[in-house]
Amino acid sequence: MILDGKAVSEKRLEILKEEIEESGLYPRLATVIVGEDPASQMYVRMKHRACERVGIGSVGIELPADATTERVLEAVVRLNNDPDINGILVQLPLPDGVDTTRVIDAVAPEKDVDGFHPCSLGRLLAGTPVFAPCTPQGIMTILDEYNIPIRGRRAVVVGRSIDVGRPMAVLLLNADATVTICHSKTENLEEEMRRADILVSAVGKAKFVGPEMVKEGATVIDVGINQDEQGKLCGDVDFEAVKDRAGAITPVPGGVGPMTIATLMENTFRAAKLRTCDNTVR
Ligand SMILES: Nc1nc(=O)c2c([nH]1)NC[C@@H]1CN(c3ccc(C(=O)N[C@@H](CCC(=O)O)C(=O)O)cc3)C=[N+]21
Repeated sequence: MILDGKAVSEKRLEILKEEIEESGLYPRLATVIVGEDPASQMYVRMKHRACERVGIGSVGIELPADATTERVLEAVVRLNNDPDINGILVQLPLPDGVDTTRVIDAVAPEKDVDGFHPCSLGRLLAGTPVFAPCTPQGIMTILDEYNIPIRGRRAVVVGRSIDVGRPMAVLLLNADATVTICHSKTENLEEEMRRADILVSAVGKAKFVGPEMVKEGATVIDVGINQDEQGKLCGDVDFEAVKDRAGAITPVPGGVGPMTIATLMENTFRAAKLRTCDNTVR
């Protein structure tokens, strides 16, 4: 079975659009992009387009590639203090000269719709999340939409980044999976991966996951954004070789990516609601 992230994201965006309409709120997202990386520009454009579709206002702040950390911080602080802005997204990666940790830490936790602030990650770890990072939260949504059982299942996450691997593992743990996190120093990686009922690959290597790493019938989630030999977008998973062995699998494109954006919209609406009902975030 192919897990159609595009279709699920469309459905969730339609529902969200109605919820926003009924709420009478006008949520607003600010994006901050530093430099002119074409891939980052494309992602940010896609986010603005999604905002427009569901009735979220959006503003884009663009800073030059040589902006200092102080200059980026200044932009973030201005957005923190702007009562018209509910959500702040600083597009990553930032240029080498900018201190990413300081910038992420500067985002007001109640506007942290990306879920990368230590406050958001800490809440997630505590089991009381407010904003979970969009990619792993979107994966939980797609698993839920297709009724893939998680409780008691063995989940293996390959990759331990702040934006995907770590929060993914915690979300699966919070849903009562038995979770293993693998990474570049893991011994017997293939053996670990073969034990997974739910296998999440967030590695960043084309054709990294072959059929020998996948248990028959497993659910395979492909978070990779890579290019194949012809420069075409492809995930971490050798899709053609794995798809018949897997019980369910996400394609790239059309899998995890669209779910990331739909979740960002949901988080931004939540930020707008939190503001009106004075919920605790900190
Ligand atoms: N602060 C921050 N937050 C992010 O959420 C964030 C980020 N920085 N930096 C980069 C990554 C990447 N990311 C994607 C979002 C959508 C697709 C997506 O929708 N992709 C389409 C294909 C688009 C294409 O044609 O290339 C798909 O998979 O079907 C992919 C990747 C968000 N990221």
